[in-house]
Amino acid sequence: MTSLHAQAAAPAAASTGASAHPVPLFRPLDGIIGAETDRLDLSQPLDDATADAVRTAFRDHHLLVIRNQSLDKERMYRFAELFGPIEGHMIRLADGSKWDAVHTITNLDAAGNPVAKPFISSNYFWHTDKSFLREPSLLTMLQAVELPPNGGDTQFADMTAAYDALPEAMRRRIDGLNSVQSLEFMRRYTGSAPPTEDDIAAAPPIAHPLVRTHPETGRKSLYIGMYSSHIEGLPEEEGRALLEELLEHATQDRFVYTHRWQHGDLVFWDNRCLLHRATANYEMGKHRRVLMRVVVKGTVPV
Ligand SMILES: O=C(O)CCC(=O)C(=O)O
Ligand SMILES: [Fe+2]
Repeated sequence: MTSLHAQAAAPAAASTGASAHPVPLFRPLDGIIGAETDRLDLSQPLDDATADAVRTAFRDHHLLVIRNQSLDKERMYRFAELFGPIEGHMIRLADGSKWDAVHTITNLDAAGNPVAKPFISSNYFWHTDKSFLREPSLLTMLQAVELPPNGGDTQFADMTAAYDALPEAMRRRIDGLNSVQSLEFMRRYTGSAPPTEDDIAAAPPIAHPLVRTHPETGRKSLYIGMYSSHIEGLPEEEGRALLEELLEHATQDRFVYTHRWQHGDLVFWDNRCLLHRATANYEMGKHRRVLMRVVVKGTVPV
C-alpha cells in the first residue's frame, strides 16, 4: 500500500519546483481499494519513469482513477497498452459487426436515445471480465464520455480482502478447488439472451482456480462472479451453494468501493483480484450514460 509513496518520483509534467519530498502521484481513495490523481495528462505519451509510477500504483491499489482526461480512441489504446496487449472482442452487435478494441458501452439505442434496459444487462451482476475464457481479461479501462446528472455508479469489490477475511476452515475448504466458468450459465443466471452455438464453440466452459494467486503481488484472492457455474468434483447443488455463500461474503459493504463518476474520469481496474458491476441508480430511460472502454488481455489464472 505504501511502497508507491516511498518510491515514486513526481512526474516531470507535474513537478512545480525542486523538492526533497516529491508529492506522490496518486493518493489513496477513501475506501478499501483504489487511488486517484489529477496530475497526469494522458493526451501526450508518458515518459518511462511516469509510466513505471502508474504501473506501480496499479499493482499497489488495483484500481486507479485519473481525473480530467478527454482521450480519443488512439490515445486511450496507447495508454492501455502500457499494461499489456489489448484484447479483441467476441461480442457481436445487432448488425453482426464486432466491437472495436476501443468501444463504447451505453444505455442508448441505435437511434441514440436512452433506453431503460441497456444492451448488456449482465453488467449489473458482480463479475470479473471474461472469466469464462482460458485467458480472462487483466485490466478493464473506462473513460466517462456522457454521464447522467446523478448515479450510474460502478462498484468494485476487493477479492483479496474478502479471501483474507474468510474463516480459516473455509480457506482450507476452498484452497485447491476449481470452479467452472461458463458463458451459457451466465446468460441463464442473469436472464440474458442465450449464447449462439458459435459463441459456445469459441468459449466452452472452463475450470479456473477458485482461489487465485496474483502474479505480481503473490496474494490470494477469490475468483468468483456471475460466470462461476459450479465446482469441479462437487455435486452441483453443493457447489452452487458454496459459490453463492462466497459471493455474498465477498460483496459485503466492507469490501466494496463505489465509484461515483465525474466528468473526465478515466478508471481502470485489475480483474485478477476485483469484482465489479454497474448500478442502475439513475433514470436509465431518460439520461444518457456513455463510457469508452478498452481491455488488456490477461493470462491463465493460477
Ligand atoms: O458500466 C459500468 O459501470 C461497468 C461495465 C462493465 O462491467 C465493464 O465495462 O466491464
Ligand atoms: Fe465488466
